[in-house]
Formats: sequence, structure tokens, C-alpha cells
Amino acid sequence: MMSVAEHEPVSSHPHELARLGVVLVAAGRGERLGAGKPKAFVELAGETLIERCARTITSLPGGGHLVVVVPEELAGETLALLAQFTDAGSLWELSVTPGGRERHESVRFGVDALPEYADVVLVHDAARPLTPAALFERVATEVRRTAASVIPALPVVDTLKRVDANGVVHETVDRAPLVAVQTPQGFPRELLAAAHDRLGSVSAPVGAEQPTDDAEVVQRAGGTVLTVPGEALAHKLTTPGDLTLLLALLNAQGPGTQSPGTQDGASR
Ligand SMILES: Nc1ccn([C@@H]2O[C@H](COP(=O)(O)OP(=O)(O)OP(=O)(O)O)[C@@H](O)[C@H]2O)c(=O)n1
Ligand SMILES: C[C@](O)(CO)[C@H](O)COP(=O)(O)O
Repeated sequence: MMSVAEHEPVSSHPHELARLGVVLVAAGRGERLGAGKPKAFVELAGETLIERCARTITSLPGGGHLVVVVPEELAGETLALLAQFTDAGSLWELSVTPGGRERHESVRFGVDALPEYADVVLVHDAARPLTPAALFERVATEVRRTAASVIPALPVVDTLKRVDANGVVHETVDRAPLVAVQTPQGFPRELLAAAHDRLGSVSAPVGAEQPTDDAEVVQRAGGTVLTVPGEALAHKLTTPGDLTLLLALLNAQGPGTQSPGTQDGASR
């Protein structure tokens, strides 16, 4: 069970000047992966996706607050996983909070759990466990420079077709103006919170889908979203085939990227 205490930081050594808040969303069920447990708790080469993301985030210079948003029943397990990142010298505070039914609800709960000093917020999917620190820094730097919302994006490399419900091809879609977007997505905190407030208070147009990312939440509120180059390593674990790809990416990075005690990159 969640308790009030679990909303409290499990370490408390924020740098005076650190104002970065990171919301690590890890409360999804991972239905497309079908691993029999929530995706963020699946291990890649012996380490959960949450641990891999937390290691990268708590390595970022300057420090700040990382809140990990998880299914309520896994809050205790998450706190135990995070204990290894709470050494006395760390500039990072860590906390755990329960998620919602939809991704955007989990993000909202995470933003609400951040301390007031966090004026720039990065929202990251636990499902992107190999995302390099450089991408977090690139996005955060651009948010601070522009005071705008910033997301990482990669060009689309495949030919795109529009098909109907039967899989019959109707046309080729021009890919030139299209990009595939990743996380971390970065925002001035007030702008993100206001956009999520608006999402919760304004009825969605008939037939409108739930927003799948925070850039969409900001855009629905009339905000502008900028892009920076993404990273192949920020690949998302969605289906079983992505596990093979992520392990290959991990192994290509070489020794030192496996968790202690693993040598072959095998997942459990
Ligand atoms: N209610 C939700 C739904 C998703 N997420 C998080 O949002 C990220 C991206 O979502 P996705 O890849 O779609 O994850 P799942 O919802 O777990 O996957 P699926 O749709 O296959 O069930 C993941 O880190 C997931 O844990 C979340 O925190 N809360
Ligand atoms: C936020 C996201 O990872 C950006 O690519 C993505 O939208 C997550 O949701 P999805 O349902 O897996 O597309």
C-alpha cells in the first residue's frame, strides 16, 4: 500500500541551484510486451528498466528531484530498487508516487509530486531504458534557453503508406514533414502543469484520442513545441522484438553498461 511517507523524498540532498524535476513514468501495464508484469519492472541484462533510467538520471550534473510513477501496489518494491541511488553525496532527491489509468494521468500525478523548486520538468518513459544522459542534457538545455517545450525527434526512415482496416494500401504518405518523437520531453513546469489542468477540465472533442505524449497535451492547450535531435539509443520497449533490439544496442555499447554480475546481456 502507498503511504504518505512514500511521497516523501528517500534522500534529501538537493543542490541549492538544482531546479530540474524529472518525472519517470513507469505505471503502464505493458500489455503489448506481455511479460506477465508491468513493463518497467522487466529486466534488461539483469537490471529493471526503472533502475537503468534512474542510474542515468541521477548521473546528471546539477541534481534535482526524480519522481518515479508506478502502479500503487509496486511502490514499496520501487523504493527498494531506488535505494542504491540515494548515497549521501547525491545531488538528487528521489521519490515514488502512484500512477493513473492513462499515461497523461501518471504524468500529472508525477508533476504534482515534484517540489516547488523544480521549474523545468523532463518527462521520461521508463520504457526507454538506454536513453543516454546527453539527451536529457540536450532537452533540458534547450528548455532553459528557449523557455519553450522541447521534444527529441528522429527523421522517419521507412516509406509510409496509408492503409484501410483490411490492410489494403491506399496511398504513400509524404514523410518529409514527419518525425518519430521520443522522451525525455522537457517543459517549463508552469506551462506543463497548466496544459494538464486544461486537459482535465475541457471536454475532449468527440472522437478525440487520449494524448499519447505531453507535447500533445501542451499543443491542445495552444502551446508551441520545439524539437531537438533524438537518439537511436532512446528506443522504446513496446513489443518482444524490442527486447532483442535493446539487448543488441546494450551489447554494442560494450563492458560497463551491463549491470554488476551479468556478462551476456541475457534478460530474465
Ligand atoms: N497509465 C500509464 C500508462 C503508461 N505509463 C508509462 O508511459 C510509458 C510509455 O507507455 P507505453 O510504452 O505505452 O507503456 P504501457 O502502457 O505499459 O504499454 P502497453 O500500451 O503495451 O500496455 C511507459 O514507461 C509506461 O510505464 C504510465 O506511467 N501510466
Ligand atoms: C511518449 C511516447 O513515448 C513518445 O513516443 C509515446 O507516445 C508513448 O506512447 P505509445 O502509446 O507507446 O505510443
